[in-house]
Amino acid sequence: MAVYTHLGAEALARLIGEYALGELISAKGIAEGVSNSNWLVETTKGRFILTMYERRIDTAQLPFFLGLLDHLAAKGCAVPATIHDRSGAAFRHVDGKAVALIEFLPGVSPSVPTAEQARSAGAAIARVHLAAKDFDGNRTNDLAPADTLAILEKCGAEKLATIDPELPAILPLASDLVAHWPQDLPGSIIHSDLFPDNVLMLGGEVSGMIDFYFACNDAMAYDLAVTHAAWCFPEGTYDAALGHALVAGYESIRSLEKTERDALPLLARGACLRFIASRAEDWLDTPPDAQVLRKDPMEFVRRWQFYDDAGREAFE
Ligand SMILES: Nc1ncnc2c1ncn2[C@@H]1O[C@H](COP(=O)(O)OP(=O)(O)OP(=O)(O)O)[C@@H](O)[C@H]1O
Ligand SMILES: N[C@@H](CCO)C(=O)O
Repeated sequence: MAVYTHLGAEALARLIGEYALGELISAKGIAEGVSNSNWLVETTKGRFILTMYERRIDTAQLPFFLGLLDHLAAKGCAVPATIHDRSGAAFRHVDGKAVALIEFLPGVSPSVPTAEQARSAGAAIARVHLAAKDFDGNRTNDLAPADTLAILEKCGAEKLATIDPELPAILPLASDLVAHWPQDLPGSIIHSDLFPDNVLMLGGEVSGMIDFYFACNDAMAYDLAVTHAAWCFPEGTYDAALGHALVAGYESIRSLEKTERDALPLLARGACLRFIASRAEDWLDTPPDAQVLRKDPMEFVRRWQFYDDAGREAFE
């Protein structure tokens, strides 16, 4: 259920007519994804992804997100470039909602990644970090630890306990993490949500990274920590071969500084906190009978505990 808006054949053909993409052949709604409506569009010039921005994304930030895709694609990163309309615009409006067309990239997202795939993902995100350094857009991370702590405090211990009685115990730990959060690690633009479902793979190699809608200026090592927390627990428990491959892949493109290595366990707990908070907030906002799958914040409470226990060993 990820096509929220019905777009009739005539409206679609009119929209495609605004681009130099030939004639519309077909358009199929894409079921995956929860934030936006997406269609796979085929025209006489090829295949494209049409996204209609439904919620969460402030359209004032679209020039940043779409400009970033163009910048990274031009530098050879595996990301879809934006298709601009005949007037040069990267996005348009249909019935008051912003829409954008991006390149269709081949590949499928792994549900249980292999070490080879993790290595390729590590290298791909390092390439993004290097390529984004001279991108001239800026966006503050609005899900940094202090923000995510504020989200959890707003939910309140009582409501958090309705999700799981153990969940409120994260509150004092989160306050402590915020107090010790490093401020001076080397930065760039980071993806900050590179879960396996945001990576397309052809065999063992990354063919595309998508969903840059949380991209922001922040520490590069934090992005590696996010990716580590998102990739390396395929069955809920830590898979050291994946972790090793991911970090080795990253360092095949960009070496980590000592301060970054030392910070990784803390950064990984910060990554867990971000997903605990957004999942808890979504959980409390989503009625149990809604058709949208609620993601369990406790998965990331357990990962937090793992990083706390394992320390640097998780990144060797
Ligand atoms: N450029 C692309 N090339 C090929 N397939 C794509 C591309 N962009 C998106 N897709 C497909 O569309 C699906 C939904 O896209 P996406 O994950 O961006 O949805 P969303 O609702 O915007 O995001 P989310 O649910 O992660 O918040 C993806 O799982 C992927 O299969
Ligand atoms: N990828 C995130 C959702 C987007 O923030 C999660 O799995 O919780």
